[in-house]
Amino acid sequence: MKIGIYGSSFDPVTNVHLWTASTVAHRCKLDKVIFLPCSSKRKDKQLHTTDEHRWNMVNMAIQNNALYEANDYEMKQEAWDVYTEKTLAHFSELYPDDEIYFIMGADLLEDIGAGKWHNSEELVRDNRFIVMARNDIDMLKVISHSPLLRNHDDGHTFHLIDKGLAMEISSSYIRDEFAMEGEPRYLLPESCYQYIKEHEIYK
Ligand SMILES: Nc1ncnc2c1ncn2[C@@H]1O[C@H](COP(=O)(O)OP(=O)(O)OP(=O)(O)O)[C@@H](O)[C@H]1O
Ligand SMILES: O=C(O)c1ccc[n+]([C@@H]2O[C@H](COP(=O)([O-])O)[C@@H](O)[C@H]2O)c1
Repeated sequence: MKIGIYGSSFDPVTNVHLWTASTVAHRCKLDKVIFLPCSSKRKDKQLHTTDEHRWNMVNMAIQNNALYEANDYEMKQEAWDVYTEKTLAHFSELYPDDEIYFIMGADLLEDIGAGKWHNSEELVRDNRFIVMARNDIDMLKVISHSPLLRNHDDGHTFHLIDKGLAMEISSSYIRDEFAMEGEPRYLLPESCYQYIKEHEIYK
């Protein structure tokens, strides 16, 4: 089985998360996409709503797609030192006979290449990544300019995907629209839009 793990704060989940996941699943013939909301205990990112709300929204968003599932492994970690290398080691143990890919945008490839992630050497050495084009970033250049990425570019480690359409809806844009009493209705699933209104999130 081929499994993609899509890690994000999902603060909130957007239609672009859903669309990119389905594009990747279709092109890479994935059997499953696991939506993995990150821990609110992360030190490098300030989240804007509770774990419970993010978790509920992700579950509502993925309801009608049989390939999609949500996993609360990172959210449930007690310690604040949750990082992707450890998470992927956990999933590799959980699915020893399957191929696991971490799905991410090209902005994150730049960060990994710059050695900004925990245990980045082990992360790149032991895992495979599906990288989606974003913000006109030249992914081949990012790889060739980073010793870490270049030395693991063996034809299996990085699967680069050009989405074919630069759709740049971001969670922060949606939060800002809610905060400014704008109308981001069709940028995220209707159920999530109504949930945010009802619970007065991102005000
Ligand atoms: N439009 C997009 N194109 C390609 N990748 C994307 C896009 N939106 C999000 N991603 C990827 O999804 C993952 C989760 O990103 P995240 O949800 O934090 O993005 P975001 O929408 O930019 O959030 P925020 O606006 O809160 O920073 C990352 O790997 C990111 O690169
Ligand atoms: O492992 C790390 O050091 C690390 C550093 C930054 C981001 N990540 C992961 O990358 C994913 C997307 O992060 P973000 O900041 O774009 O929401 C999410 O799953 C994070 O846990 C992981």
